[in-house]
Amino acid sequence: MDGGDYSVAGGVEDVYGEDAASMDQPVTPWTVSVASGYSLMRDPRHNKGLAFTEKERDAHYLRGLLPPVVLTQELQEKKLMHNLRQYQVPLQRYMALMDLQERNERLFYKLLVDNVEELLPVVYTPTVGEACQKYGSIFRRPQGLYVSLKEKGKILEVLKNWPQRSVQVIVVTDGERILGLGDLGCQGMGIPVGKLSLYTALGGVRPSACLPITIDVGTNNEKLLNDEFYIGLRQRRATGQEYAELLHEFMSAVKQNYGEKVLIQFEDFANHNAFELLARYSSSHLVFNDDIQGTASVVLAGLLAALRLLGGTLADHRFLFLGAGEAGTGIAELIALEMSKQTGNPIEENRKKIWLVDSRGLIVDSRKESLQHFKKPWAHEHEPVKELVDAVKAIKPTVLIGTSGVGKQFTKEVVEAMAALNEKPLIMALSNPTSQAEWTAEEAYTWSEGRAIFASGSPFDPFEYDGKVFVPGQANNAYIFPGFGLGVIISGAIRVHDDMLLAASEALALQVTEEHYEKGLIYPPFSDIRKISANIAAKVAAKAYELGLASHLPQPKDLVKYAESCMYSPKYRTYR
Ligand SMILES: NC(=O)C1=CN([C@@H]2O[C@H](COP(=O)(O)OP(=O)(O)OC[C@H]3O[C@@H](n4cnc5c(N)ncnc54)[C@H](OP(=O)(O)O)[C@@H]3O)[C@@H](O)[C@H]2O)C=CC1
Ligand SMILES: CC(=O)C(=O)O
Ligand SMILES: [Mg+2]
Repeated sequence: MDGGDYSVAGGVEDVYGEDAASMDQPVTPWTVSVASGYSLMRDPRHNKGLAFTEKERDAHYLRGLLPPVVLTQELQEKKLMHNLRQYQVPLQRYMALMDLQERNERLFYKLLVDNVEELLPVVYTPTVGEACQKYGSIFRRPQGLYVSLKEKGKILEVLKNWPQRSVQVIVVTDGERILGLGDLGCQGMGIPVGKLSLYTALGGVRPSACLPITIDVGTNNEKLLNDEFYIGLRQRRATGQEYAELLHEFMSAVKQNYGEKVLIQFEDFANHNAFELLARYSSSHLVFNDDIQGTASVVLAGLLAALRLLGGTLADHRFLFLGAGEAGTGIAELIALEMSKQTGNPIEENRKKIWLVDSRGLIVDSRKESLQHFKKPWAHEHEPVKELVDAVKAIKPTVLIGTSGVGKQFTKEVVEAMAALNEKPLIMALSNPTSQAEWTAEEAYTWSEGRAIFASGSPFDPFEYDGKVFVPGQANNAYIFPGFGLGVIISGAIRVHDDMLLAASEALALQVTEEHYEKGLIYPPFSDIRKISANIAAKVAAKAYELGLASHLPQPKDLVKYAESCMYSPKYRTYR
């Protein structure tokens, strides 16, 4: 594509010519053959329900299959939002939305795009967590692709059963660490499905390019093993060589089937496999671990934005983490890397400003021998400290970040210790879902007497304290991965590089305005997410070009406009 012409989008593969046509130009609703009549209405990619026009009803053998009325997509949206709001139980909303996705894909995405702040907590954290826990009981139609130990030796055949050929992003889990809810085995499928619906709604990657996959190697969750409605393999988890071989077959099959440029996002693997898989495949595949890298990028963005409130540079601050796993050490490492970029100091020096606490207390040098490899760089010289509150008093952090997966860990005592040390204590509770959050928005503003800068992984409602309404920001990797993935796709990047994560952080931080700061926010609202994602995509793509990792040439002149032009629009198309 010519770098200056944005009337025809071409970055994200446009198999059916939907984007190549302008909005008022008719397109053909392709399946393998032309879909018509009953099968057209039953195909979620093409179904419009009552919005099929008179002309379409004639041309596509729909007469009599629908009642006479013709609705606009806007009216359908209004009706569905009204219906959704009638449900008091979040899981009912989730089920209604999943049914819609299976029935009328464009209408589902139209709802998500137009009502992102209201519906994000339904298709994503916290409700998706409950949905995964009860996935067997609420299961109606399968979504995504299941690869289990039964398919060993046949994974390529399994991939070929997926109906779409033009896959650009895969989100894959093995279900061992679903949010902070632990091992949910095969029922973790709700996570790749939810993440990919955000790739489309928030990042504009077309639905047909998205493939959710769950790898089922068993589960160690006794409750699920004894649950008569459990949908997965009823056996304990495969480990060691058996696990590694299955994963290797999967990674090879993906490359063989979809080529080099399919982005594989690892999601909610337990840390003993997550770090290993990322290290093993990052030089041969286009891989990204959302929990390690996406989370790091979103938190760094929040910190960069917060510096405007806190003062100083990143290197002037001291950081303490509760939780030293994927999220904690991933964030810590990206902060240290950014400090190095800013100061020129070696990364080892910067790491000394960052401390982590795990389930055994502060990570210190005397524990080094027994630490998992990803914790070792954080074992600084200090006497052992068991309790978080004592670690706060000893380390005197300016920033406290919760990545433990355990709720209610930031007690009043901990918060008061932070507030005694800092005029504006920055305290993030990243753990999901809401039940696992280290503290709540109400606790944050009350215990700190309105001084804390608060952000959380799952959403909290605004809270009024002392006459002022504080709007809690959501520090969730959902800000990053959709735009990051779009940037990778539009540039045709062949590998993920840490500098691309830094570029994403910078792009997100730049979207925070004075108006947001005044409300207590260090992230922009999700209602602007498509614009935010386009900016992230542009910066990520620009970095990929700069690093020589981009294969989509020539580089478009205006990458923001180009990213926007590549985004999927959920508006109905007219059928000829
Ligand atoms: N907001 C967001 O965007 C994201 C949020 N998360 C959330 O972060 C949480 C952690 O995820 P992840 O890092 O992948 O999980 P990991 O299992 O990799 O790490 C959890 C860490 O927390 C520590 N820990 C557990 N219990 C305690 C405790 N009582 N006191 C102190 N430390 C404790 C563990 O210690 P030990 O090593 O000793 O076992 C471990 O170091 C989850 O709830 C997840 O939902 C994750 C990614 C993104
Ligand atoms: C948000 C996310 O990726 C997690 O909690 O695992
Ligand atoms: Mg995750």
